[in-house]
Amino acid sequence: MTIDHLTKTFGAVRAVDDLSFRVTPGRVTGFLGPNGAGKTTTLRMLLGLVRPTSGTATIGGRSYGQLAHPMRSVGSALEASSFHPGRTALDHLRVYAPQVGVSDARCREVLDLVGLGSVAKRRAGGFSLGMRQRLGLATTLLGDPRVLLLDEPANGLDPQGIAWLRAFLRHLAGEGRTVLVSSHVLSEVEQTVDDVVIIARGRLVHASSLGELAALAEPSVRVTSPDVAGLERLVADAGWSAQVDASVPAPPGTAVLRRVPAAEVGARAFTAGVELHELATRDVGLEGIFLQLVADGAPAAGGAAAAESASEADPEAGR
Ligand SMILES: Nc1ncnc2c1ncn2[C@@H]1O[C@H](COP(=O)(O)OP(=O)(O)OP(=O)(O)O)[C@@H](O)[C@H]1O
Repeated sequence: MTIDHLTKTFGAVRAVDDLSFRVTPGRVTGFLGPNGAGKTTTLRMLLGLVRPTSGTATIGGRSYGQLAHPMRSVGSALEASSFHPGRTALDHLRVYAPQVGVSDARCREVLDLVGLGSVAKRRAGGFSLGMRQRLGLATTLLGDPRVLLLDEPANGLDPQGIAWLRAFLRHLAGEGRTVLVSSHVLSEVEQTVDDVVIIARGRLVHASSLGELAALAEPSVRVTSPDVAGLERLVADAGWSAQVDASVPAPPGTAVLRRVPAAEVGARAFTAGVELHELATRDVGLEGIFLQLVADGAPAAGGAAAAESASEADPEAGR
């Protein structure tokens, strides 16, 4: 799935602004950003429900409208699904089955898959939120799609429901499917996703594996010194890994050091006679990094290469 320089304006509002990223098959990708960041608009463009102002959103190289069997290629659950309260779970799926082109047996099969087999004949009106989420997921799976687009599927689930969803999405990705899950809270999906795409104000701010994002969140020590050459020598002599953290503006004479305690930095600077003006430990955690990225709205740095190398599967292959 490829989003390429995608832009959508609604009047004066730039809902999606020159957005580019790729989503890899066989992995769960978290599509993250605060409310109003442009996630739903992007998903709607992928599904051909909103026409881009410019740029493209394609699945296996084709726009949704160009897919021969869109409902069998892409399963989507965009809004919190609404159900006719008087309709049973099975009847709810039977409404969609003809559009997707699947049999009654498939309706029962997907109910079993999501763990609703035993309540197939019960009215959806009496379902808990978690059961309704499962029914929504069953609907997206009717056509056995290779690509799944799920908007906030964990919304309102209890911890048990989240654990089930996590295992289920991992299972679907394990079958080689492309799974894109949007959320405005990283913590809700951090144990589910392999990759993250973070947007803010319609723009990409970060795309990488979750591991790479977690590395950014490792505790670090920030040092500033008026003696730029002295600081550089100190870092080189100690063999510390110094990285300039793209999420923090770093004036000359600043080093962000990882995997070294502040006390050691202070002691060595003292011994070497390098004057320090700041020596601060930063331990914001994963959610902290996420909040910082979306607050700064910094242009995307990390992960572009990973996104580039992503291979793309044809969602209609083998049909
Ligand atoms: N049809 C529309 N007409 C006008 N503005 C719109 C329309 N759809 C979305 N917007 C605006 O575009 C921006 C992005 O909205 P979008 O729903 O895509 O964000 P989101 O990241 O999905 O947010 P949320 O998590 O709240 O659903 C918002 O400012 C929103 O008000």
